Amino acid sequence: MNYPIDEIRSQFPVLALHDHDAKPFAFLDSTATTQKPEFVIDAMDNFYRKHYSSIKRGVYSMTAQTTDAYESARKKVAKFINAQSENEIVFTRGTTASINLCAWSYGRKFLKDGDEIVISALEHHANIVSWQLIAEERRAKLKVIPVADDGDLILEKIPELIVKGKTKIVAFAQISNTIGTENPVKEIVKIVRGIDPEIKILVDAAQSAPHKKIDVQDLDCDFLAFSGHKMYGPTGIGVLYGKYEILESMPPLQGGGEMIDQVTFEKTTFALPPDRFEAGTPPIAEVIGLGAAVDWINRTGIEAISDYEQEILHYAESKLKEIPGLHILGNPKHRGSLLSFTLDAAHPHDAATLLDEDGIAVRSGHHCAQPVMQRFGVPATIRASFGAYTEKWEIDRLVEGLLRVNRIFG
Ligand SMILES: Cc1ncc(COP(=O)(O)O)c(CNc2co[nH]c2=O)c1O
Repeated sequence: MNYPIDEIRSQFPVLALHDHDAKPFAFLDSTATTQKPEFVIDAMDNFYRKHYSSIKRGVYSMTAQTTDAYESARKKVAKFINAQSENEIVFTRGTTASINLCAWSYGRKFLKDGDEIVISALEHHANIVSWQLIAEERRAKLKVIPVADDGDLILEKIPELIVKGKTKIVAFAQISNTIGTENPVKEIVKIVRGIDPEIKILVDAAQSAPHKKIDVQDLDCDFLAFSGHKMYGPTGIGVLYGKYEILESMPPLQGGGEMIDQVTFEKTTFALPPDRFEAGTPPIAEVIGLGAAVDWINRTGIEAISDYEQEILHYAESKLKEIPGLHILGNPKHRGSLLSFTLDAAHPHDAATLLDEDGIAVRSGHHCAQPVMQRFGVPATIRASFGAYTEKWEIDRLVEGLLRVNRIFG
């Protein structure tokens, strides 16, 4: 493939800053958060320096321009995931906030005593604890789709877990942030819809939105959540996509400015979605940054990024498997651009500490997915994850670093 990796990597200041260090910085933690290209940084800097104002308030031209920029970003995001309308795009603080918005707004209105919520065994805590909290309040039951030793969900178990008329919500990740398992979203949606078309389905796309083309109409999910900071955009901004008629049926979660139609002391009526769910002054610069991130991904090409990252993943897998005492977690049919593994010689935190001495940044720990660690019988893992800018020499540095860990601790 003729992916212009050098040109792409040069656009990321943090990486370019260290690429000529004595021990060049190998950034292998993109699953946690991605680095930012100049294009995104400049878009936010330009807004603060030349166009800064609030939105949707006042009639002066600068605020009108800022409102246009804000709503233009919403349109870009809608197009990016092929939503039917930009009104199906709610800006939140990130994936966690998006899932909680869905759980507390939709859940509080529609869940009743004895109802059931189904999640998967591969979930991030954001897609577990939010549902536990609403289930506790609404006296609903939480059920879990099990995962096989290879890291793929056991789809045959889904029909056993779903009860027509009782199961109200099914929520699962498109790509796991620990094993990297890519779940067959369309297949799972078809199974669920085939049992009860009334069930609402939320897809956690935190690890898929940055790495693969998403078409929410094709997936036929009712909600989809992702974070700007994982897709080359800023922190503090995320998205909850929801089918409009479902968003329209949901009550606001927070009260304040912007989310209202008419306010009297006796009664308040609310704005239509998405404004209904965006109370107060929003993270304007972050929304503009997210719009720039979408532009950057579109210009770079999401398919090209996805193909390149798979090439890096397979290179990493082949190299890591040669390391004595290294065990990669799972072997799913399809995996996102990350690998979790353990070393016989050292605890993940000790290994990551030594790797850091060599200028290699990996994540160690439970990755906010403690049930996955328990299921696979490990206290923690080392996780190496890749982005549009990752180069093979970074994998080579990781292998050298892990061999050093083996020499020291082995
Ligand atoms: C699958 C998944 N869902 C939800 C979240 C929460 O996203 P946030 O609200 O933007 O924090 C994450 C973040 N995952 C990770 C954050 O740091 N390391 C990770 O693996 C995730 O990977």
